Amino acid sequence: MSIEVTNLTKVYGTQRAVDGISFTLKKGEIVGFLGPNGAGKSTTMKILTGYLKPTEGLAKVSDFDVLTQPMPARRAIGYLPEHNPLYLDMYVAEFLLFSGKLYGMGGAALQARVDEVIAMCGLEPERRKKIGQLSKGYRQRVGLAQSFLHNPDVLILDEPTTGLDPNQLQEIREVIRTAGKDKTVLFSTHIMQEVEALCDRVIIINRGKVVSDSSLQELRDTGDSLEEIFKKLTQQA
Ligand SMILES: Nc1ncnc2c1ncn2[C@@H]1O[C@H](COP(=O)(O)OP(=O)(O)OP(=O)(O)O)[C@@H](O)[C@H]1O
Repeated sequence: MSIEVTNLTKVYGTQRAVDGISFTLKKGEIVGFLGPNGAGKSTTMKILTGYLKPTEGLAKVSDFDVLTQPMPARRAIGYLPEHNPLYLDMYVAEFLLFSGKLYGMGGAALQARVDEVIAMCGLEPERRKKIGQLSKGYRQRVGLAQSFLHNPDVLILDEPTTGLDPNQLQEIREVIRTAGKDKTVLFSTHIMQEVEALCDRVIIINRGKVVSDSSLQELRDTGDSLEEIFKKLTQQA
């Protein structure tokens, strides 16, 4: 399995932000991770990427346990955090070279890979600018380029298109589709059209629990729109 989450729980003080969730992603799947604000999506993603320790349960990426085998697990993952910390004073290409070195890449292979991800992400016109000079959409592209620079098997993208204009949104979706061709992708979003456009499957969580895990086709077969299904499953009592 590319991603395996078993009975995962994260407790903050008295709050069970993630409450015993389980799901798996097979190699090559693109899965949308939906839930209202505060449902536990970012917390789950941070556990999968090794930034947070779970209170209970198991998280595996490419069959590596994120707790007991953190190094190979991290190498298998490309992660775009919700609030992506970029070095604003660095130039785009410089930043990507720097990021690649952190993954142990170097030399001509790294330079070639940086050129490749710059082209994939439509960053060519901006490559000589400082990140601080870029628009939000282009910064997001830099974050995406960084996430798959080391050619990981699994991409974990936390709200990759939030705050983008409709054109940027379309283009970033295209980047995710291209980058995700030979990868497993778990991404969170609040945009239902995005799920329709990109996903094979949708996992919906509410108050830390999985309330739906179905293929897009199964959801379509209910006759309800994704928005209606989401509302029904997540409306607070
Ligand atoms: N460091 C923390 N300390 C205490 N509570 C936290 C912490 N981080 C998250 N939480 C709480 O855990 C719950 C889940 O948060 P999380 O960020 O995982 O939700 P989310 O589904 O990603 O939400 P959003 O869609 O708003 O990004 C929220 O109630 C949040 O306030």
